[in-house]
Amino acid sequence: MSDTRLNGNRKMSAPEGKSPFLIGVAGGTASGKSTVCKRIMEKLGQAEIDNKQRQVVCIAQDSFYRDLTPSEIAKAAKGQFNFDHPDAFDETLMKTTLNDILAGKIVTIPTYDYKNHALKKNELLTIYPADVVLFEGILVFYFPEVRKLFHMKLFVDTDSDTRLARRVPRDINERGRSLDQVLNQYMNFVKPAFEEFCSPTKKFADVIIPRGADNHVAIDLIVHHIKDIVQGRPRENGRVESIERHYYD
Ligand SMILES: Nc1ncnc2c1ncn2[C@@H]1O[C@H](COP(=O)(O)OP(=O)(O)O)[C@@H](O)[C@H]1O
Ligand SMILES: Nc1ccn([C@@H]2O[C@H](COP(=O)(O)O)[C@@H](O)[C@H]2O)c(=O)n1
Repeated sequence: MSDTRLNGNRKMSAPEGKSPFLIGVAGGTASGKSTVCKRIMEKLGQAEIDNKQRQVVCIAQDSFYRDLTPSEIAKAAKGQFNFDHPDAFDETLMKTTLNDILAGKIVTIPTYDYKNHALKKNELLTIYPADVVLFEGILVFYFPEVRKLFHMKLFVDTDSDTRLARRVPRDINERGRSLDQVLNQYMNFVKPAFEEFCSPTKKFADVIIPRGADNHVAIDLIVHHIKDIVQGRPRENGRVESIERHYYD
């Protein structure tokens, strides 16, 4: 018997070639993008599911920071490199990877090491074909060629005082920074780049989520919409693809 819920016990991963519903999640630093994605995954019953079996997966734009030159590494160590500027990212790799994901290919992406300002190229995350892929980051709507790939665009809109108040303890406790480093980086790079590059991309969003993960009503509405869309998506061959096809009791 099939299971019409998104949280059924999946016994097969999605077939290769299957194109996922791609959702972009943008917003300023520490606005709650990852937390919103986590809530969406939990509400879709995906939090406890093994990576290979997941129907909904989340990728961070931080995995697409470009390699730094030796002089940039020295700057980064002194808090003088601008990680909030679009040039800090590898746009081509981002585009190729998302296109591969949309083509239903299995892709591998590195995770990011904030303490060393570098990708962990020996710690690769394998992304298997899924029904829904969330791509979150400060500048996911900045690059037009990336932006046009999304089926749905969400912007997490949390006020800047709250974001700074969250970023300070997070960067000190999880990203190996001192208070001075966090505040200097914020004033010199993070805040100006947010105003110049991130905030203007809010206009591209289909849904703006004020207060981030605290906004249960918005998250519930988005989750319902995702379920509706994924369960009734027409496929290339004209069939209606139902998520339940991939599930067994
Ligand atoms: N609604 C919330 N209430 C309290 N703390 C939150 C909330 N949302 C996120 N946080 C905390 O703020 C920090 C940044 O959240 P995160 O989701 O990682 O933001 P982003 O992905 O936008 O950088 C984390 O330490 C997280 O636990
Ligand atoms: N080596 C790095 C790389 C990035 N950052 C900061 O991370 C922020 C983006 O991540 P969020 O989870 O906050 O969205 C961005 O504002 C960069 O300043 C960093 O500090 N060091």
